[in-house]
Amino acid sequence: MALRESAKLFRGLSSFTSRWTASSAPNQFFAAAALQTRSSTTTAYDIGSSTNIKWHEGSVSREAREEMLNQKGCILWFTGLSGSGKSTVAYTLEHALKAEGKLAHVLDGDNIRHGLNNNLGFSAADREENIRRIGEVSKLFSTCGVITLVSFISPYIKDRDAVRAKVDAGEFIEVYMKIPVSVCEDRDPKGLYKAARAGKIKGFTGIDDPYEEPENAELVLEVSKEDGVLAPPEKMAGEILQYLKTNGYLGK
Ligand SMILES: Nc1ncnc2c1ncn2[C@@H]1O[C@H](COP(=O)(O)OS(=O)(=O)O)[C@@H](OP(=O)(O)O)[C@H]1O
Ligand SMILES: Nc1ncnc2c1ncn2[C@@H]1O[C@H](COP(=O)(O)OP(=O)(O)O)[C@@H](O)[C@H]1O
Repeated sequence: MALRESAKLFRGLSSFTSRWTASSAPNQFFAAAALQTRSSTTTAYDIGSSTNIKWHEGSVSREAREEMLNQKGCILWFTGLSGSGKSTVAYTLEHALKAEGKLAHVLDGDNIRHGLNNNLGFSAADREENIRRIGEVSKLFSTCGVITLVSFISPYIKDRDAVRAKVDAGEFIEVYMKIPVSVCEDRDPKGLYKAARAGKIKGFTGIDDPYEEPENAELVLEVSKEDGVLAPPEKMAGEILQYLKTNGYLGK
């Protein structure tokens, strides 16, 4: 344990400063929405009850994997309202990274909720568990050296910060898609805002469920303050790519 902690500290100091398928999803969604509870004080998940377990340190280091890939593993955590462009920008960035010969992978909320997290709804407790699990998964990817693009609404500051706290300094890069709810609602690619306004979906983020804005995001993508224009996804992805280059994530 001590070795792990000091290795982690050393790394922290020395390293670097949906898709919603129209055919099946609606029924699943309405069933999940009907079942969800609105309580944030209880959780159905028995977290941390494993006993008699011991951490086993591997002997191939993370640094060796990163050297092999010529990149730093990291987590680009896209957060924002439904329809804010998280997935579009994440997938566009994945292509841009591939073109640079870099290994990236997108973990998308809608997709993960089809499998690993298909037992979770949208109560505060379920959203917390959703983010906890994907935080652990993204940490595994990042430890493998992969540039991990995570696209989840992740509406609560404490849940996002809990993921940040689990990884090394500089490993978690929060990307806030700061797009007003009015714009997201105009886009409404899945018709979910319309359904929420009609009262067919309860607890929809931005309508009758909270979204807590990041306070210290590394990157904020928003409408230009100069001309009021929203950049296309390619330009937003380019801005993130530049951040990764400037901050030494993409190797030599
Ligand atoms: N009640 C409610 N509120 C918000 N979003 C809802 C809801 N019900 C279903 N959806 C669809 O689920 C996608 C969000 O899943 P996430 O796992 O990213 O949500 S969260 O991080 O747990 O809040 C979200 O996908 P995106 O539009 O890609 O964000 C919606 O399509
Ligand atoms: N920068 C942008 N400018 C204009 N439209 C965008 C932009 N980014 C995404 N979109 C559009 O907005 C809609 C929602 O994008 P999506 O990536 O699915 O959002 P999210 O993953 O946050 O729900 C899509 O129709 C997409 O084409």
